[in-house]
Amino acid sequence: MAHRSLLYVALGGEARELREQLLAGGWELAQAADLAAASRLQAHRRFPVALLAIGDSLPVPEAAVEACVNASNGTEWVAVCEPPALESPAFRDLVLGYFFDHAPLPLDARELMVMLEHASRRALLRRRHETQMHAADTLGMVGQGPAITRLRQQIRRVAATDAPVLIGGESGSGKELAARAIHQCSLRSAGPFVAVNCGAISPTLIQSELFGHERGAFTGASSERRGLIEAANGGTVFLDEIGDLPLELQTNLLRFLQEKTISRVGGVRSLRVDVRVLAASHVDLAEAVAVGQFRDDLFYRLNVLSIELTPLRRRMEDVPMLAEHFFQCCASSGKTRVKGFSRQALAALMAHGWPGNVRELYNRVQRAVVMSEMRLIGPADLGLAEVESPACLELDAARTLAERDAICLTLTRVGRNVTRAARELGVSRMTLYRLMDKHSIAPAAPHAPYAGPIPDRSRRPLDLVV
Ligand SMILES: Nc1ncnc2c1ncn2[C@@H]1O[C@H](COP(=O)(O)OP(=O)(O)OP(=O)(O)O)[C@@H](O)[C@H]1O
Repeated sequence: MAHRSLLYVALGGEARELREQLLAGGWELAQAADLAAASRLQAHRRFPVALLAIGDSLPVPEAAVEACVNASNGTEWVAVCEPPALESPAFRDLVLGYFFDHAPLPLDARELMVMLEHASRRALLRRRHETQMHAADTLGMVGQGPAITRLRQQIRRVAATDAPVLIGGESGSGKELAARAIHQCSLRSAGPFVAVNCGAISPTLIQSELFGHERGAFTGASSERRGLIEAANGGTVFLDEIGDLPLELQTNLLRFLQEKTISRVGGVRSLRVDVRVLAASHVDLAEAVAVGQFRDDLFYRLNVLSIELTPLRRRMEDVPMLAEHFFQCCASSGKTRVKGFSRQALAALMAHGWPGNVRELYNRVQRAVVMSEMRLIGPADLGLAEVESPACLELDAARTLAERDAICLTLTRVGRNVTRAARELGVSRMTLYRLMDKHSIAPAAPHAPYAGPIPDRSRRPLDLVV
């Protein structure tokens, strides 16, 4: 039987029979003896479902129940209680306002299982919804600074058209992520997204990889094969490192862009394909045109719309948020005792020049999560030198760091109780939630759900995502 986790809080006497029913029903219990213990458990873990069992031997501590339920994050609460508990108007009010469902004790096992199953399904739906809404807002791109905000606007604008887009930017700065976001926001999102690293395919193979081949077209072509452009029919093809495309193939690509048809290698038929082309290059294509390495007519055709990714060193305000995001991704995908970054680590991240851009940041954080022997990641775990003081930070970055630090420290001090943290920080709960979202701080770190980074294709020439 599948194990699902459940926070189980029994007040007013241990309901042994209930516990046995839950275990027999395949629930993995995190049991709290009282509401304070339940809050502590919630600070470290996000439970989809929580069950509050109330015996008849005590008055219901309504305020404490409300605080505990309030401190949970996306948890569906279910109450089971002796009938007298529901005589209290205050408790009834709580159940109506905060609980997914309730039932009087004693309860037969089947009814309990059905109730928890429904709660679990709703929690799952809520989580999926939250993740999707977050991804839709941010286009799956982490960052809050002016550069990434402008990038999101540009992506939405170009996604509304069907013209080719040339995406520029240094290696690892997020060109493929931007291409995926354009596809996802476009009317083609239900179609395939096919990413091709032109620089990683040998010149002898690239023509048949892109355009396909007919049977017998060359030695070893024992059957006909669709190319990657055909595979993207109805969707988008992303041609990464297009500057590496041999001149002869540039001609074929230009023909495809002009006529919307392709011919397989060894074939005579023209095949009509409906594919949007996005292209990226980390070399300056205008320069490549000037030295005769890239066809000017293809360049102008591809460069109808263009987007330029800002290198990470020029948008340092996003570094803490990206680092936290990657930390959450790495920490939730394996067992780790590491809880976050030390102040020195954050200062070292802010002092680094990031020649490998966001990819380098991801790699350093991934390594640190594995290597760190402390609860907080230090500069050495990231492979970075310790910096004397963060005084060299630009003002914006320093403000971002200070704001984030204050929130993290307060949340830790108050056992991640958002209501108390908001009070101590002198802001409303809504503002605190907004700031936590801005800094990617999970209410119950470190298990918040985040979509992981896109797979690194640097060593794989082809990537077909349908
Ligand atoms: N804003 C961002 N938010 C989250 N992850 C990001 C962001 N930008 C880049 N990444 C991650 O950084 C890594 C590198 O990004 P990507 O592959 O898109 O870069 P690229 O510019 O296409 O690199 P290359 O030029 O080497 O092909 C990926 O794992 C990607 O998911």
